Amino acid sequence: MLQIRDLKKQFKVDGRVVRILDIPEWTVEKGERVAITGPSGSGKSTLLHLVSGILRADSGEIVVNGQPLHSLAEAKRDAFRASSIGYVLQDFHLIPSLTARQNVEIAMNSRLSRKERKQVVDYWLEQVGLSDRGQHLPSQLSRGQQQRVAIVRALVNQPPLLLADEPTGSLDWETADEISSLLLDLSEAHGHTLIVVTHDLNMADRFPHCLNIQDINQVRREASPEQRVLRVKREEVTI
Ligand SMILES: Nc1ncnc2c1ncn2[C@@H]1O[C@H](COP(=O)(O)OP(=O)(O)OP(=O)(O)O)[C@@H](O)[C@H]1O
Repeated sequence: MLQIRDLKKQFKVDGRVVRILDIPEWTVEKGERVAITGPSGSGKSTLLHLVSGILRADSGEIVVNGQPLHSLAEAKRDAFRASSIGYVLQDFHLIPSLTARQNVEIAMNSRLSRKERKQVVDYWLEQVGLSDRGQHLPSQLSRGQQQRVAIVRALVNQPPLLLADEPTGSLDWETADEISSLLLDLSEAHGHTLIVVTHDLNMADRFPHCLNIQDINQVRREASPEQRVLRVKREEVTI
């Protein structure tokens, strides 16, 4: 589903070049569910932006579902992302003036008839336990419910690849656990490949594959004290 080779990305900050990513090789198989952890600033979000084609690599190859992203012009990358990649973010990014249903419909494939669109949205709202919330505005929903709507919006076109960047980052522990279950269960049931970036170690521990970005990225950064504590805790859990 995803092949990365010799990927390099750097940014210019105050006239200074900062190397962020240097990944010789990384592969994610179709249907795999992977959690990526790692210190703050180690390039996790940047990696998701590159895989989704939001950002362009300085060099190297990224192939998503057989499509080499590096060879696509920007408009084609945008079209590919819309059809093939679902993206879930920490802060949901729902449109406040639209209902839950409308927030999903706006992301839908426009080739469907009105009736088909309704059926598809009904199906997905039911999948995430929000059948009775379709007419509610985001402000009338809890944060966990808003994230459920955002997950539906990401899945509604059935993209083969689902990316999530800190999807539980702004949720309390219990709601975060529910959202983790939902992402894992839905991706397994529908055969999506799922790549999640997270600091939530409870979430990461539930994934079949868990990877520290520093295991694949040759650019290494010193972890913050907070991250070192988290890593020690994680090692204790593993033992
Ligand atoms: N557009 C940009 N211009 C300049 N620097 C950037 C840009 N985007 C990201 N960076 C820098 O790249 C580094 C990696 O950022 P990134 O957001 O990928 O890290 P992260 O591992 O996701 O961090 P966190 O866990 O804190 O979210 C950071 O030092 C960040 O400041």
